[in-house]
Amino acid sequence: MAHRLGANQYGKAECRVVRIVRDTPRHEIRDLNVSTSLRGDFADAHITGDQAAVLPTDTQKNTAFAYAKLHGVTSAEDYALALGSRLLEACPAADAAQVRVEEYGWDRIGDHSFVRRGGAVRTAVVTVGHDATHVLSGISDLVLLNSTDSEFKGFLEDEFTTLPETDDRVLATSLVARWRHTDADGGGIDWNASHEAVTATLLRTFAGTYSRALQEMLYAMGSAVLDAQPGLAEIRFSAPNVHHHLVDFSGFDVDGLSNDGEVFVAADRPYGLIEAQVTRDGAAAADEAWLAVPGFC
Ligand SMILES: O=c1[nH]c(=O)c2[nH]c(=O)[nH]c2[nH]1
Repeated sequence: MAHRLGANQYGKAECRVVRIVRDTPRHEIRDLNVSTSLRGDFADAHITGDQAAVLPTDTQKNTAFAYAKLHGVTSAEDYALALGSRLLEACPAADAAQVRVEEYGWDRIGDHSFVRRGGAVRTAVVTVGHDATHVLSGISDLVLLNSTDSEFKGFLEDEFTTLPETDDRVLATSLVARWRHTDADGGGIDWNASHEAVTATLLRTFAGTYSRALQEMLYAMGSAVLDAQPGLAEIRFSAPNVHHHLVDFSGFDVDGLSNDGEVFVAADRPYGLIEAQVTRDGAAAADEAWLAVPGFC
């Protein structure tokens, strides 16, 4: 005996839609996690296997990215209303289209540079020994994004290389950094002021540096911190390269729809993982300060 099909809906979950508005040198960013669902009469898709009524989840995803450009993102609500209306119209079997949006906030640190709101965590690792005391200050989950002034080209190629060269891409990372104080047991260090100053230098350097790779950016940030803070011996970074792939609109049958560095998909994995240490010339090493501190090369 046939069983009864109950409630059902389908769609694409968690499209990471990043919209950059770059009509002027002062870019804007909207960063969304968009999920869509269609509900209606999709009995055949389940029971007889006939997919004629089904607007594929892949098309729903494409529409979510295309609408970030075609309609724009002035607010999560306004964008979701436009996308929902379009999906409902495009799928006659649907009674309703639901669009769920999570928006990540970004604070501006430059014309085309942003730091994600609210996420960063301050860290400290102190090792007190009989002969020496070490202090590593740090920050993790510092999510940074440059919407231009980043390139990656001229790299080694072999038979497995498919990555195109680019001289304008989004550079984004969720930075983990730790820095070691030279005279940790000498007293007189204003730890809060020091942490604020290092963080400010990291942000200012990220926003002000044209980078040819995340590697070059890390070295620039580390050098700037050591230049500004004579009391630091070294700084170490672990920086995932949060890839932002330009969405290819060329296959869509929509007149005049182009993507000139405006709509990206933020990929969570796999990610490049770039790690580097920058050490002051002549500073004594202190391996014991880093013992059992995970996450660094
Ligand atoms: O800044 C980068 N460094 C790399 O080593 C690398 N490798 C890659 O594929 N993309 C990038 N980007």
